[in-house]
Amino acid sequence: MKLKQLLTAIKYRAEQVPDVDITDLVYDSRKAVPGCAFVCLRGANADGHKYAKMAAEKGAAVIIAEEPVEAPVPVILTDNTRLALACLSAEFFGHPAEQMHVIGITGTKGKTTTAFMMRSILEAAGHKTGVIGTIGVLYGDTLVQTDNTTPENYEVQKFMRQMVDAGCEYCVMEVSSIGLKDHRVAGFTFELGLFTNFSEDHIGGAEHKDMAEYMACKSMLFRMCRTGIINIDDPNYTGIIKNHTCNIVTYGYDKSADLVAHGEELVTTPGFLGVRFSVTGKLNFTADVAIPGKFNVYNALCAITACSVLNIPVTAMQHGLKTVKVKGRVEPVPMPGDFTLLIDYAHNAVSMQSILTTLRAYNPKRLICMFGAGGNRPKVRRFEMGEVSGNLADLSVITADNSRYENVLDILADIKVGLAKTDGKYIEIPDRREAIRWCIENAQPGDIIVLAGKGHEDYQEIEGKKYPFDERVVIREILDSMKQSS
Ligand SMILES: CC(=O)N[C@H]1[C@@H](OP(=O)(O)OP(=O)(O)OC[C@H]2O[C@@H](n3ccc(=O)[nH]c3=O)[C@H](O)[C@@H]2O)O[C@H](CO)[C@@H](O)[C@@H]1O[C@H](C)C(=O)N[C@@H](C)C(=O)N[C@H](CCC(=O)O)C(=O)O
Ligand SMILES: Nc1ncnc2c1ncn2[C@@H]1O[C@H](COP(=O)(O)OP(=O)(O)OP(=O)(O)O)[C@@H](O)[C@H]1O
Repeated sequence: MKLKQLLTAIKYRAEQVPDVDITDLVYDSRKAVPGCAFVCLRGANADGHKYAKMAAEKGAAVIIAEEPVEAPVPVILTDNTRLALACLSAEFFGHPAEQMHVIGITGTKGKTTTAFMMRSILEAAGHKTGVIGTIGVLYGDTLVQTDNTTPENYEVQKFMRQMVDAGCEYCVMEVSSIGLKDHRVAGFTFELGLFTNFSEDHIGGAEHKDMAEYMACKSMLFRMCRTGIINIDDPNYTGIIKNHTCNIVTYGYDKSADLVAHGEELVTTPGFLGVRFSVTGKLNFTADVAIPGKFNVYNALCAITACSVLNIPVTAMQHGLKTVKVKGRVEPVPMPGDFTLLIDYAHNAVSMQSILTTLRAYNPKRLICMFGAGGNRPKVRRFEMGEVSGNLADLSVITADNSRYENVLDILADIKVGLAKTDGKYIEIPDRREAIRWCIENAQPGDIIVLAGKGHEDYQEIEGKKYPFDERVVIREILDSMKQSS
């Protein structure tokens, strides 16, 4: 793309700059390539302005900065380089957000789950749908891991372009408050903005200075979308939609909502662990949701409300929710026996407490929790996980996780300190594959077994190396070997 064309995105009067071809946009000098435009960003650890010279030496054709920098190439000044990068990226990638429906989801909890519910419903209605979020970027068979829930705006635009080119009609994106604060989703308008809920999180360090700032950042989404889908049961919703510029459609148990949930019940049938509820208001039907936990009524109702605005048929909503799966989040794995096996990402005490409490409500014969803990991470996490599992599971099976540079047995010894504070029964099987085998071979009808810790990960990190370890594959191999030996 020609530089002058690119600069129209930031309304820069470009008479003075040579109209060279720009090969790429780069915001990390280490990744600068010949002919790129280098955008200087100020971050928590570094200031990109200091690296402008390095970028030019690596071939950058132009530098975009907030203050004059020394570099042997033209320097273009702008007030806010993060915002500029967002607008330039949209231009560079040909405004993909204008070529599909883009839906953003914000909230403290439920973003990933709601995003996958949306995808499941939209695909059930025959619409190819991409997702950008904590699990990575997913469209068709492509899954790209990302560092952030909401990636930098350059990546957001690049992935949206790839989705459009791959035939996606919809893109559902988790929008974190930090992403909003850092303008990672600036430069385009969301068709819908979804709000799940708001509670304390992400305060301190490089994140938000206080709850007021956290809320103010989340509320930005409702000035960046055409229609906001709002949970009015959340006491903070008025703060979230303060100064909104979008239409508002509401959901909740509150009878005044546009779509209202009623009478949820937990459902367990072989191969299905979920929740059922009725919807009234603008629509009237019953939904079965294939992810356990009453809070999933909220996530499902949020997705239903959004899909109702998109005119998606109720049958697709029902089918999508009945078959929804989120990789590594209470993900059921089909088993030959009459027990339930789930893979979950819970890898700290809070998430383990949440998943075990959720599953306990289904009255399993036994609740078995297999888990380990990461090496080279705070030991307190291990004590706490041991204590939570000891208190809430009928049996803990302790094993390896990503041991990194630590000895697995040392990690297990720390977990046992936590377990010892409880009466919880446990067994110790350091090899994770063998621990999974033990769980499957010893499962009894009615048991719920949760393999906690690895979730969507497909590796085990030992001594600085990542070894392939996808629990779905491991389970398949174990089942095959059990079949052969029987
Ligand atoms: C604190 C924070 O948000 N950091 C994010 C930020 O990095 P940064 O700008 O602070 O990076 P920096 O190291 O200070 O560098 C500043 C600039 O100098 C450049 N640089 C640096 C060194 C060099 O040699 N050359 C160079 O050009 C860097 O490329 C960067 O442009 O910009 C990066 C690119 O977008 C992000 O990956 C990175 O997220 C880090 C990994 C992170 O952990 N962020 C968390 C707080 C976060 O964003 N979380 C949210 C919420 C998750 C949730 O809901 O749970 C998320 O969306 O992920
Ligand atoms: N609507 C909800 N209300 C309360 N808790 C929820 C809700 N949805 C999910 N949770 C809990 O939060 C956990 C994380 O859910 P999910 O990954 O969907 O949220 P998220 O917003 O994407 O979180 P994160 O930013 O931490 O990835 C779930 O395992 C569940 O325990």
